[in-house]
Formats: sequence, structure tokens, C-alpha cells
Amino acid sequence: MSWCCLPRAKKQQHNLYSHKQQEILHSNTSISGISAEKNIRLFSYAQLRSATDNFNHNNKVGRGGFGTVYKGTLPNKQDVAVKVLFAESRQGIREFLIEIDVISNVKHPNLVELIGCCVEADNRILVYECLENSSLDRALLGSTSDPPNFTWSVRSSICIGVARGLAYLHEDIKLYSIILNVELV
Ligand SMILES: Nc1ncnc2c1ncn2[C@@H]1O[C@H](COP(=O)(O)OP(=O)(O)OP(=O)(O)O)[C@@H](O)[C@H]1O
Repeated sequence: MSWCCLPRAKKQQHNLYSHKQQEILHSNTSISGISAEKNIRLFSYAQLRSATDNFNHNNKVGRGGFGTVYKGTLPNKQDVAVKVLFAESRQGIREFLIEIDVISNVKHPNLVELIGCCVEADNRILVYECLENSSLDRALLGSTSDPPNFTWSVRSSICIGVARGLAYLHEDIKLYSIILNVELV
């Protein structure tokens, strides 16, 4: 019995290993392809660790549903937002690459731009342009120490910016799809 099973188990292990190797080889090729084609920069984990001072808690700027966001500074002094995906939301390399491919196509003045990514070992990290002011909820609800001056003109330009970003993402938004209620909202 054990004689029969052992070679089989070994063979399966070997197959799994070479499959994974193939996936990594394939994904490295895909990452380079995507990064070259879409102008997405590939960062090493060490580069992002250094940019964020070892993902220092003091550099944490937020937390989303899928990861923690740190402010980082690249050697050329460019500020970036470094989003480290939670272990439980880390996808396989292939799924991550598909997502990078999709996000990298999103280029609009009212949408945050993806600059690069890091796929090293189990790490999945997205690097975005860094925006200077805090999120709208924090600014509106006043949890920042220095809230921006929200004049009506600023508020209206924020609304227009949000609408433009949404319209870009949802190309099928048409005036006839927006139905007003009795209070015109
Ligand atoms: N590019 C950025 N520049 C500055 N701060 C950012 C940037 N991206 C995110 N942040 C900060 O991190 C917080 C969380 O952002 P994140 O994108 O993770 O939120 P999210 O929309 O919940 O994302 P998801 O649910 O997709 O993980 C934001 O509210 C903001 O304070």
C-alpha cells in the first residue's frame, strides 16, 4: 500500500510545484507586459517598505474594505498612497493582474491614478498618486484638525468632480436615466 501511494504523492507534489512555478513565470511575464504597455511601475517590496518607513503607523492615512493605505515618499520625492491589501483579500497573482489591467485603463482627471504595484511573495500592493486633502467624509464631518474651507463654490465643484468621475466610470449614465423626485433631487 505505502509503496503504491508514495510515488503517486511525490508525483502530485512535483506537478503542483511545477504548476506554481509556471504560474509565477507566466505572471512575471504578464506583469512586465502590463507594466510596459500601461506604463505601470513595478515596485519591489523593499522599495515600498523604504518609502513608507517600514509601513510606519504614523504614515497610515486610511483603511478601506480591502487594505490599509500608507503615505509614502519615493526617492524622487514624489508622494504616493501605498495600499497594502489584507491577507484575506489577496487574490492569486492572475486575478490581481487582471485587476491591475482594469484599473490601469481608468484614467480621468477626477479619478485617482494608479502609478504602480508590487507583487512579491504573498504581498499585493497598489501604489496610487497621493492626494493632499483627506477624504470627503472626514473633511465634511470635521475629524481633521485643519478642515478645508467649504464654500458653496467649493462644494459645487466637488459635486461636479464626483459626477464627472462617476459618469466616466458608468458611460451609460444619460440624462434620461436620471429621474427627479418631487423635490427635484
Ligand atoms: N490616493 C490617496 N491619497 C490620499 N489618501 C488616500 C488615497 N487613497 C486612499 N486614501 C485614504 O485611505 C482611505 C481608504 O482608502 P481606500 O481606497 O482603501 O478606501 P475604500 O474606497 O474603502 O477602498 P476599498 O473598499 O476598495 O478597499 C481613504 O478614505 C483616504 O483617507
